[in-house]
Amino acid sequence: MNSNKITVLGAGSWGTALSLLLHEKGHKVNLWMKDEDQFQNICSTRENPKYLPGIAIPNNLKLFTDIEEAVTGSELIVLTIPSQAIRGVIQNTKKFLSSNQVIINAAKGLEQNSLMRISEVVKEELPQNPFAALSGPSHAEEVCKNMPTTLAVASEKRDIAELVQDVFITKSFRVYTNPDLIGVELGGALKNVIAFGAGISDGLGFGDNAKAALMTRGIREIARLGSQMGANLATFAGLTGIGDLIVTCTSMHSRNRRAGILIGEGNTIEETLKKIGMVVEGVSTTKAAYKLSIKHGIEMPITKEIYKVIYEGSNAREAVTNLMSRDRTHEMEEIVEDANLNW
Ligand SMILES: NC(=O)C1=CN([C@@H]2O[C@H](COP(=O)(O)OP(=O)(O)OC[C@H]3O[C@@H](n4cnc5c(N)ncnc54)[C@H](O)[C@@H]3O)[C@@H](O)[C@H]2O)C=CC1
Ligand SMILES: O=C(CO)COP(=O)(O)O
Repeated sequence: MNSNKITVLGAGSWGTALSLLLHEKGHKVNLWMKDEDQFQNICSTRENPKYLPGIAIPNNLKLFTDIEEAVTGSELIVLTIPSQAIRGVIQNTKKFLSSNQVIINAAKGLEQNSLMRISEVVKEELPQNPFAALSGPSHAEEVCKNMPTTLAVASEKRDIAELVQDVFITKSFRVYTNPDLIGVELGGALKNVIAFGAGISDGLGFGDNAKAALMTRGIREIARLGSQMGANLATFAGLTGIGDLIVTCTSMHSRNRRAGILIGEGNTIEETLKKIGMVVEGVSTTKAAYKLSIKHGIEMPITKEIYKVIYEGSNAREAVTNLMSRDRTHEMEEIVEDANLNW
């Protein structure tokens, strides 16, 4: 196996889990974090107690707060910081980067103000660098214990997707390639909105029927918007679409689902985010998705209700009533209509 020099930017739960995976695979890994206190804490305990407690971080996995030192000489740079922070971190880092370093985004969101996918943000800041997106049903808490996990890596360039596949794949971390960058990015970002809704449903005390409805109707609105934005519909039936939607809507590891549960139980959005204490991408993505649905003229009823709950203070129980009392419609006609979308 080739050993690569890799820098992971962001030492939250995902950055830590991916660093451990790459380190165990024999790569030389630099893990960068912006927070000096977190750095001191990890250096002294060789654990990341806030984000991934109980998991040992080996001494030869190198930790950095100096971003120039962290990225210099690495062949691949992995982004595991929250989506809204990515542009700023790249802007501060780009003077230290060279154009042959491969940028791999593992964050799942959209830039809230520009409505851009992360590949578009990276392309604007680093137009020369090869880019890939790594996504799929993969909670850090399981990946760091080597539990079986499957993902997809998407790139406009097949050789880059295959390089990233080679770099990450292990016996417990199976990586597929997919050429549909738009679909992979949108599936990963938009599933967080529906998972937030699934959490609300749980928090309100509803059951498995409601969850199944949210997942099924949710993937349809994700796929419709995605297709309108240039994705291949088939991607939404794969790991980064329905696969990630299932894990995020059903797992207690999911920060988005747990945040939704707190909202359903009556907490405000501020109380909820404070209690979770980690990034809840679905909050900013709900706003971006709602704006995109208007921009592209796509009806996204679940997203719209979640937007109203988060941003307009609507009552969560009323949101459910609104969804259940929509005009009657015909499932088969919708399926036929979808089949004529962008395959
Ligand atoms: N946790 C997971 O299981 C998975 C997370 N992801 C995605 O990875 C991304 C990161 O998620 P988590 O690791 O869960 O988040 P987290 O909340 O655990 O950690 C985020 C990290 O980013 C750092 N950070 C925040 N703002 C920053 C800034 N402005 N500059 C530099 N660093 C900053 C924080 O200090 C923290 O170390 C998200 O987009 C998430 O959707 C994707 C797959 C799995
Ligand atoms: O994307 C994830 C799992 O695939 C993580 O989801 P959460 O951010 O909701 O924890």
